[in-house]
Amino acid sequence: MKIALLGYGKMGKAIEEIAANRGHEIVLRVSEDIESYNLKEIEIDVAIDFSVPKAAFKNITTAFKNKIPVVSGTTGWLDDYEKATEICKKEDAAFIYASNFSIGVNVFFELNKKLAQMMKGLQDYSVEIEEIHHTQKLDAPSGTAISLAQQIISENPNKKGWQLDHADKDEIPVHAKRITDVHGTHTVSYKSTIDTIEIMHMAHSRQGFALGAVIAAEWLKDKKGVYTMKDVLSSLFE
Ligand SMILES: NC(=O)c1ccc[n+]([C@@H]2O[C@H](COP(=O)([O-])OP(=O)(O)OC[C@H]3O[C@@H](n4cnc5c(N)ncnc54)[C@H](O)[C@@H]3O)[C@@H](O)[C@H]2O)c1
Ligand SMILES: O=C(O)C1=N[C@H](C(=O)O)CCC1
Repeated sequence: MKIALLGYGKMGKAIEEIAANRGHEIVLRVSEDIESYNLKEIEIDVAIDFSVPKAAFKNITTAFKNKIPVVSGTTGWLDDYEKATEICKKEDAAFIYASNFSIGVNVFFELNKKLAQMMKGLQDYSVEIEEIHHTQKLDAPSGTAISLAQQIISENPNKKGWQLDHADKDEIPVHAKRITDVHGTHTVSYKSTIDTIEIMHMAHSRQGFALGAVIAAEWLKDKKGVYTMKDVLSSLFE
């Protein structure tokens, strides 16, 4: 598979290594605006976007206009997600966005939904989310923490939204900490005066995110339409 890397930072480099080990070829490494490249002159099977919030929408939709399927893991640009999916469908292209491509985190997402279902009637417990990442991270809270909050909100009618740190009773407080060299730790806690229930996922490296993104690219390559990581992993969760 011929891969274009939209963003060639920490994740772009981790993906390059895993893609090479799985027999794929990196044909383009983009570190600036995509308009500097003539995509029509390069044979590309799939683009993998791990860049910066301000670049993601333009780079992804330019790839769609060139009929290139896109796997995107960039966080912090999701106000434009619906617009991106409309352009994908209009251009008959293919797209998967995930706030977290790690298979472990996608299992954790399923646990989070199940726990939220079980806890929604237990009014003595208050729920909160904590995420910890490295100090170079541009966005807060993490895309993964936002996904966790949205999953709880869709299971629990008493929760209407989330807020960084200070939340009203009908919102979920999300705490974002930045500590050198932390790859990504997410904890969902339910606390009462009697006890605390916690689920936690800790990434030990970027390898899980990169492997998940390459697996998603292999799955998406010959498809059309808009998908999620749950579609990619559906056989795992049956
Ligand atoms: N979904 C996931 O599983 C997952 C996992 C890890 C990181 N992320 C997200 O991926 C993104 C990248 O993370 P990172 O750790 O590699 O960051 P990074 O800062 O190491 O790399 C970002 C790269 O984007 C490049 N860039 C800047 N402007 C650009 C433009 N206009 N077009 C293309 N590239 C441009 C920069 O040169 C840099 O190399 C972040 O948003 C992060 O939150 C997601
Ligand atoms: O290193 C990052 O930046 C990460 N970002 C994603 C997020 O915002 O959830 C996934 C974890 C690593």
